[in-house]
Amino acid sequence: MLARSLRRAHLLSLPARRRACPAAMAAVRSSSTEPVPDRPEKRPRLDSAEPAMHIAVEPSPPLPVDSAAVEVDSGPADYARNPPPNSLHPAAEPAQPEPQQTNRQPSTALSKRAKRRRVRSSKRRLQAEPFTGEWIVAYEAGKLLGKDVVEQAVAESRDWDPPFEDVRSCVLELTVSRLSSTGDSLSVAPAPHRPWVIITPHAMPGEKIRVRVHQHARMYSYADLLEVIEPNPEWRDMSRVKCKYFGKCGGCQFQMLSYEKQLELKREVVVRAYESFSNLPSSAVPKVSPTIGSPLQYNYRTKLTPHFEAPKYSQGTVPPIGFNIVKTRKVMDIEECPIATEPINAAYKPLREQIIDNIYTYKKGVSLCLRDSLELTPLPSGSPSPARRLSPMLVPLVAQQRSPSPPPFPTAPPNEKHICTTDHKATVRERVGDKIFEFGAGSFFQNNNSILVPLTSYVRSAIFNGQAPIATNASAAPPSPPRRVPTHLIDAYCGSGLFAITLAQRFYKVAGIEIAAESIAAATRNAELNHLRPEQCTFLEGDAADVFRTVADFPRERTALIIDPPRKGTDDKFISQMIAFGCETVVYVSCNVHTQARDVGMIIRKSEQNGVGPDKRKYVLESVRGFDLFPQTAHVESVAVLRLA
Ligand SMILES: C[S@@+](CC[C@H](N)C(=O)[O-])C[C@H]1O[C@@H](n2cnc3c(N)ncnc32)[C@H](O)[C@@H]1O
Repeated sequence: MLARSLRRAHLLSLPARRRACPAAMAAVRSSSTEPVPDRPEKRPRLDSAEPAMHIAVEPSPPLPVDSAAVEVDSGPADYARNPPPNSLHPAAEPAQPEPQQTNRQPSTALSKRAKRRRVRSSKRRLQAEPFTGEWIVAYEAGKLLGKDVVEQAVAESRDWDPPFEDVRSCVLELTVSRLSSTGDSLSVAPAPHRPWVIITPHAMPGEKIRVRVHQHARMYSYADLLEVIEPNPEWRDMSRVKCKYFGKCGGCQFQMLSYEKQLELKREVVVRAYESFSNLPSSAVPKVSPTIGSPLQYNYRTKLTPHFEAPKYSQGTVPPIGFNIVKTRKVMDIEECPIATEPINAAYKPLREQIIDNIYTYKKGVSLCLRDSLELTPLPSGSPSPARRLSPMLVPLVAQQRSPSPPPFPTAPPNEKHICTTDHKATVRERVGDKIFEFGAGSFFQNNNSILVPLTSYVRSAIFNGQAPIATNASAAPPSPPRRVPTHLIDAYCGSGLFAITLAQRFYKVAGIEIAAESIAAATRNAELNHLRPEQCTFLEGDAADVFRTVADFPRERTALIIDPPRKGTDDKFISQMIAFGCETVVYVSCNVHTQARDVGMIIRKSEQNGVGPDKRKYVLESVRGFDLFPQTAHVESVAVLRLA
């Protein structure tokens, strides 16, 4: 009765009610391309009607693979779908019906319903999206078991059959073997179970844990952590945890660890990614440098996207507003997030209250968008001018190249005030060193402002590699700059121009390319805001590979290229064009080190096969290291530097 009257009230007054909460109404599902810790990858839920033997609803996972089997000529995006024959790679399995399982009834004995379920189940298994977190964890589970164990299970058609009697909620005691690159723990099911991996969030290597296994895939199952029976005292210290939702929220994995340990683990992720997915000999991969830490380890996140499902009028209850429960797509109610900035937390509370008051005006689920911004006061005229700042800035740059410690960067004026916007269409402003960026609150911008000066400075130092940049306030490029000093920069996948604009002062010409029109408009405006001459800095909307057609006048031996693609990495078209163009230096920045390792391997092999430029040179991987853009989570940003040898 109550529900019916609420519904009627909603239907009658919907437009007025919508106007009542404009900020929330403006919220949309985020389309960010970076890792979003609070929104785990899509995973089908168990269908409770599903019979036990069809519980394997996960996409076809990768199994341990010979590195040779990963070699691809058809392009990074293609090889997972068209792998070489006989590979144990997940995608090596053609679209075939359910594998024959010795312990199952012959298909003729199956009812129509069961057959339909079986077909549906096998289709679900084939949905593997290579290089997602799910795919990586599956690969690492296979590696933990070992190739022989996996091959035997495949031969016996038992690779999809969990070895537990109660497949829906088996309780086990386990000892954790290691951490996966997604931050989840990997353990092997104890005897008398067949070798099988159990993936449990929030547990640490060496710990004895009690878990409830609940969801199954190929050679591994997911489990909830019920209890840490024997903690790892060297790693775990629960007094470090700052969030009351830690352990249940899917956002953070590492709050119980020291920050040094988090950085160490992220370095290991980079090491493993290059070992497993670059398909390069170890001699071609330099020692991975220590991960650069974030100046802020809490209150750093400048964008938050809490969400909620459509309210169920029949129940008359307010749905939870927050983030997904770990390893599920179920939302839990969350009132604050200690990794988000203070202005975001301050704005989130009243926004939640406003939504709760108006909850029955929402017909669909909503993802909110809270974005930290500098207050949009008019910028002081003439600030910040690269031409005026060029000379003094050259000094710290050269000094920084000699010293590993960060240089003294210009600090923000003391009166700069941070606010939070809840309208995804609003313009927000951020400062990176002496540069100002404005962009749409809903569009992509790196989410940890505190590390952007170290990150962009590192990229700049890597490009110049100890050489002093030319003076770019001249109206023409010097006819012959000393040695091969880079004078031109290409910023591929440039977003709102972060790298292009922070580095532009050091280059005679800069060209950025980006597929999102809104970001290109922001980049063009940002160049203007930072007083870059239009002929010095241009931004083009389009596919990254097209940039090479527009920079025919760039001298190749003096051109540096930055690549910062979305999580899926770059593609064959881009790699072919970049090899044909032949920039002297390439800096590859990525929020998915696994696709980065794959692409870097491919760049190096292609350059060896085809040769770069008239001298048939080839790219070598000079350095690789992580940057911690995402403290308290298992994500890592990776920066790889390639140079022509
Ligand atoms: C990880 S973001 C990097 C943005 C920018 N470098 C930064 O740090 O702010 C990746 C960007 O690539 C863009 N993008 C995705 N696919 C693209 C394509 N095929 N060509 C060009 N840009 C693309 C996305 O819109 C996104 O802005």
